[in-house]
Amino acid sequence: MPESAVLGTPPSLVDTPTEPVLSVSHLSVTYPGQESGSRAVEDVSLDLHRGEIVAVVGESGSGKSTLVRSVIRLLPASADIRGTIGVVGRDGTRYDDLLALPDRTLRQVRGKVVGFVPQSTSGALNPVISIRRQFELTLRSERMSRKEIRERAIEALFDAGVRDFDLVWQAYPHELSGGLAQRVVIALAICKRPSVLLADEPTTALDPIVQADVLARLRHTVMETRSAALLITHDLGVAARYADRIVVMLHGRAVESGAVGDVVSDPRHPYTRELLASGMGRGAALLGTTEPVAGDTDEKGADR
Ligand SMILES: Nc1ncnc2c1ncn2[C@@H]1O[C@H](COP(=O)(O)OP(=O)(O)OP(=O)(O)O)[C@@H](O)[C@H]1O
Ligand code: NI
Repeated sequence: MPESAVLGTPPSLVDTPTEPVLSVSHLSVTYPGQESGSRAVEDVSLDLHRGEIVAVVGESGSGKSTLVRSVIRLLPASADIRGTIGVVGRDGTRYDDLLALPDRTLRQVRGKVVGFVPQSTSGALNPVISIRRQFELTLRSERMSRKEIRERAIEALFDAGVRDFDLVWQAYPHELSGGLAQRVVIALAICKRPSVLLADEPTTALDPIVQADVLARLRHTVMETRSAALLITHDLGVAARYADRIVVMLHGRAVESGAVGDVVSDPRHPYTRELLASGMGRGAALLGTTEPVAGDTDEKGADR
């Protein structure tokens, strides 16, 4: 790979170079007490294009969550954020500097332009509100009728792999299994049809079969709707299987990035090699020579 293909440059194989839907440029985040050299995120740049999934991989504490939470400014007020983050909505509306947006505009961007699946699902669903009500609240700003909201929810839940709509619609979060609750969280994140989906370890708590189904569906949805996703994971195998490109983070820095096949078959950074050699990378190494599985998303999923 040429030097220029390190970060932020679209892979040369992309047919038409399109404007990125998410563009993170020289992002640095410092929490109180952190010093230069030990920042949570240190000068990270990355681009995300329509129809692709970029995985951000790295060990615990490497800054993955801080990176994605910066995009929608869900960080503690004490965090110092530097850099530029731009997004483009489905209707072409550009927000060139999310970090400078007034709160009111930012609220419109959240959900509508950028969907977010948080790392901890336990806090993602309000326990005292039915699933139906969570969708109504999420879609409140869309000027939709109850019937339209229901139809949109059916669609989003279907995309997230929920087959038995009636089972979840009137339910409360505690009545759902972990897998089903996570599918609801994803459905809520995509129901406003955002152009960018940020998924922070969306399947870590799920058993492997449900995890595979949820991620395959996520990939299918991104491809079909021509949206784009930043998939945070500590699992290089997951990244290799479901993403198009990989960004490897270490101590807040993006130390390597490239197409899945390149990173896995020819890792440049010693840390990436370490990841590949470790248990969690073994699956990735096996997958490295194959294309990401875009097609295997049609299997019928059970509502787990
Ligand atoms: N609210 C906070 N206040 C202070 N420091 C924080 C805060 N959140 C994260 N950090 C620190 O910032 C660094 C990056 O944390 P972050 O949660 O972004 O990593 P991560 O890669 O998402 O880790 P994990 O895989 O465990 O979720 C860590 O050193 C962490 O301790
Ligand atoms: Ni995290």
